[in-house]
Amino acid sequence: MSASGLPFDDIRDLIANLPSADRAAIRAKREREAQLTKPPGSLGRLEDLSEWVAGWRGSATILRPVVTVFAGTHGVTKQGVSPYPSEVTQQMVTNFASGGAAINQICAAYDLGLKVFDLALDYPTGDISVEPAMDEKTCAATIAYGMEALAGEPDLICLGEMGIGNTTVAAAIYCALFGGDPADWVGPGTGLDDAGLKHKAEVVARAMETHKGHLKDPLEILRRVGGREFAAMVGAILAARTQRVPLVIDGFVATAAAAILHKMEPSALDHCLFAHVSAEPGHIKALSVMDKVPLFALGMRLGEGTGAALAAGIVKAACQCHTGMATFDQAAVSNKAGT
Ligand SMILES: O=C(O)c1ccc[n+]([C@@H]2O[C@H](COP(=O)([O-])O)[C@@H](O)[C@H]2O)c1
Ligand SMILES: Cc1cc2nc[nH]c2cc1C
Repeated sequence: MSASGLPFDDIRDLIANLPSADRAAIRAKREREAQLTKPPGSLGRLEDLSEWVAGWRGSATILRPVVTVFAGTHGVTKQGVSPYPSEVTQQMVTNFASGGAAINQICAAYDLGLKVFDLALDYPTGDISVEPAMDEKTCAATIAYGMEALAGEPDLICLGEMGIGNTTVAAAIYCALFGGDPADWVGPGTGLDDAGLKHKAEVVARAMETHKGHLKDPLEILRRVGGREFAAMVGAILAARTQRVPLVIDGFVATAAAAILHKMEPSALDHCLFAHVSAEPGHIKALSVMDKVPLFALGMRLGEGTGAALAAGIVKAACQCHTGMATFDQAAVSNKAGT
């Protein structure tokens, strides 16, 4: 803890002292890229991806990619904001452990490790429409716990989550951070109908009213209208940065955790890639407010880190191209027309 004894101060200190990408590694990567057997720039955004990995890792090599899924339960589910009961969160964590979820199959397809962190699932956070989700100590401790995502020294992290009710919480975070009407930020989540959507917007509006006057500081927003998986994802993003590990953000929900850091210091997300734009309507809006361009849009809205894991497959292929391709000299391929 810092000298003042306030746990959030440690997080602020960390954000004030983040490392930058390695310029020399990026220069070396560009020099090799120019010699590979293809027209310059012809691998499009794949070339940006391998450069992004090289900038944080020193070379465009990925040996230990891991998907981390943070699961939390939410008091706001009492308000009837999800078509599914809160118990589904624990049930899906059990499903992850036995290999039956979508994320297990994507990890298998791309040879990605999977780690699931359940965050006190028997103790839902406070109902954000009437009270803070967490006290400061719990919030700071959960941020610290999220830093465990770095255990095992992964060299690429995909950030995902599971938590019935958490699209309401994500909408509240966006509304508090970026303003606008609650209706701009809520969406069907796991499948609400129009009446459910209207009610969800009212619940988010109530949360804004309950916490008004306390929504200037992003960490206070996280504590009041966030949830445990959001706090843990903030910790994972920060720990990845301090250890220079590139990190891929999943959908609408994971992006809300990233948005907390973006509001504090936009460059805090320089090591992050936004995998996809989710079908949840507020996601495209959040990405454009932060000026982030996602890799793809496949109409996915599952969470679990599935979009991020798919993106990791693309990142792996981009790095393999960079490290495995022959140069013009090696392959005796003419580098320019007529030579
Ligand atoms: O992140 C997304 O893009 C996303 C969009 C819709 C639903 N989800 C997932 O659905 C769950 C939350 O939905 P809900 O309707 O219970 O708020 C949670 O487990 C999320 O992972 C996730
Ligand atoms: C079954 C189910 C699986 C999920 N995975 C992520 N969010 C989910 C929500 C539900 C309801």
